[in-house]
Amino acid sequence: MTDHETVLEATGIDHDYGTVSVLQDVSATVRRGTVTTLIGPNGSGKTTLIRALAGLHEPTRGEVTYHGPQTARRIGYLPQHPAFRPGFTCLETLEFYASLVGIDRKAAAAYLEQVGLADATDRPVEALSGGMTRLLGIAQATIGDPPVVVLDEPGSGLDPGMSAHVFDVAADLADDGIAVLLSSHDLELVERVADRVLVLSDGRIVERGSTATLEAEYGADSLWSVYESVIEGDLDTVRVQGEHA
Ligand SMILES: Nc1ncnc2c1ncn2[C@@H]1O[C@H](COP(=O)(O)OP(=O)(O)OP(=O)(O)O)[C@@H](O)[C@H]1O
Repeated sequence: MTDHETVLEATGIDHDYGTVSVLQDVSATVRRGTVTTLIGPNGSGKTTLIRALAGLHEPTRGEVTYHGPQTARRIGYLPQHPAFRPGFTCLETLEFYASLVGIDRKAAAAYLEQVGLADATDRPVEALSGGMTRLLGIAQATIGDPPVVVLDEPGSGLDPGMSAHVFDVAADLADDGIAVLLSSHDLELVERVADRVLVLSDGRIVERGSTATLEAEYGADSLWSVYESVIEGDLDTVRVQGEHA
């Protein structure tokens, strides 16, 4: 593969939940060696798009295509609310995932270290804090070195230092050639690591490009400023798609 080759691609996807249309005609690529970030207001469809790209649900229309190498594990995924089966330690949990993806169980400890959980190796998963559970989720998403890693709000619930750390981990994964897609509301951290930014609003990608390109285009000095310009209307109201319930 050449650098920055497309590994995962959504083409013209729509997603409906019943009669509610949540994504409309979304096309996007996730590229090797690149951090692609998805930003947008609450309810704009980020998780729905991420789950479609990760192969967890079929889009209603359109296609998601994987172009990467044939590996035991193609896509690692961190859900927005990671949860693990109680009764096992962090290490046992990761060893289980290692065996699922066909790698040596002994490799599991290194993935815990990578996310800063080396001291929690023997802690039962039910005794982890919310942030630690998310970190274990990130370790789980990266085990087996899948060519694509998809992280739904990896910094959510983490303290500022750990949040910055997991974004740096995402950047390191991209430096190692992995195609990383992450969603986040933390625009400062997005600005720090993003090679490409996709802005989703009301189920459509309304802007895309590198931070530098977007800032130049909007005459803005920060991604937040770009965001304010791109997202029209009230920034303090959740726009609920479909019928109001
Ligand atoms: N299972 C579901 N059934 C019906 N509607 C759903 C379902 N999941 C999500 N939705 C709706 O789809 C829309 C998009 O939700 P989604 O979770 O994809 O947004 P998001 O951008 O990830 O939001 P947030 O930033 O708040 O996490 C919302 O209006 C939400 O209420």
